[in-house]
Amino acid sequence: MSLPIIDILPYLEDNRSPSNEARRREVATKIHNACVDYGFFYLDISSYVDLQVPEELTTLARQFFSLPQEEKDKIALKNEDQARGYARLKENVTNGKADNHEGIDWYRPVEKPDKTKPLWGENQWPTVPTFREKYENWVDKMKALGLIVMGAMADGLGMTSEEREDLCRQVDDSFWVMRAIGYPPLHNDHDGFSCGAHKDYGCLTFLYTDPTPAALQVFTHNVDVGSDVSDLPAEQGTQAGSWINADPIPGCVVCNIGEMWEIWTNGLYKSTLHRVVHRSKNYRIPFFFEPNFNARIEPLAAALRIQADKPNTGGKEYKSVVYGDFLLNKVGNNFADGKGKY
Ligand SMILES: O=C(O)CCC(=O)C(=O)O
Ligand SMILES: [Fe+2]
Repeated sequence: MSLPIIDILPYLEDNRSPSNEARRREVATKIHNACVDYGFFYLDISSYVDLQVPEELTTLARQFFSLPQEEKDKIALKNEDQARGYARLKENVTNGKADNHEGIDWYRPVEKPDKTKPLWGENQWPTVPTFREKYENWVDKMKALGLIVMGAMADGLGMTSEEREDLCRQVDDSFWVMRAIGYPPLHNDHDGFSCGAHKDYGCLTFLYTDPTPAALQVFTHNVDVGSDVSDLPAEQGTQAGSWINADPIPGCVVCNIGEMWEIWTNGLYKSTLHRVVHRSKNYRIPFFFEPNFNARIEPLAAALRIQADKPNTGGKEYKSVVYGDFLLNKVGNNFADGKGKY
């Protein structure tokens, strides 16, 4: 068993012939099913980006993380709003344990930055030549991909064109996050993970990975997948299920949905727990396509229609949230008291 691979190509083609429509429907259905079953899938973007580009980003990340500690600390989180900038190895904590990674976070720039306000500071960039320009180009590319995938997801939920436009208006000024992560090798006696088990909190994550197998692991509920991850420490929690490896596939990003999609679909789509175990040195670049800061996220009529047709999928309605409030609660407060991002 492995996660489905979905090629976004039909949504990139201008030609809206009947055959393109049919292929779009197929993509939309596959994404819908993947979100119901796993909350994770591989998105084949080989016809969307030149794959050299994310490779260059990885090289730039490697150059930055190889600098002396005092150089890296020049763009430390504490210079800014505690969320934008460089976090040292083990500075971030998940489930009470230090994550074995260092990283840089950038967020959507804001008007009138004020670093005394959580999340409202300015991005900090390494001085490594071309770093900023190349990462900003990737941000633009991934933001556009986010809108394309949102369109496909609207189709997968059977939205009317009006509903689809409403949904797109909630993400058309995405409060995105870009992250570069450096993972040193995790030793067997390490207490914790490279990145502990967590759900992403926003909308869509596009993770560009190096080719290391068995690094990213995804929790699947009650599916007997026979995957052998038995040498790893047991995850806390009582949910029944298994951890499966989401190994990198050339030409694909790993895509997963965050907690906002769980609210939009009233629980029909799952934001899935995942964790990272890097036994060797690695660099990863996740891009988080998020709703607009002021977007009010509430169950979508299209998802409620689907649930009404399936007697055992309905039940209690999820509470609405304003994305920015939710994010401040997760990131702003957590950083201030040193608990980490998740
Ligand atoms: O590095 C990875 O494989 C995943 C990172 C991740 O889950 C995150 O940054 O939210
Ligand atoms: Fe994650």
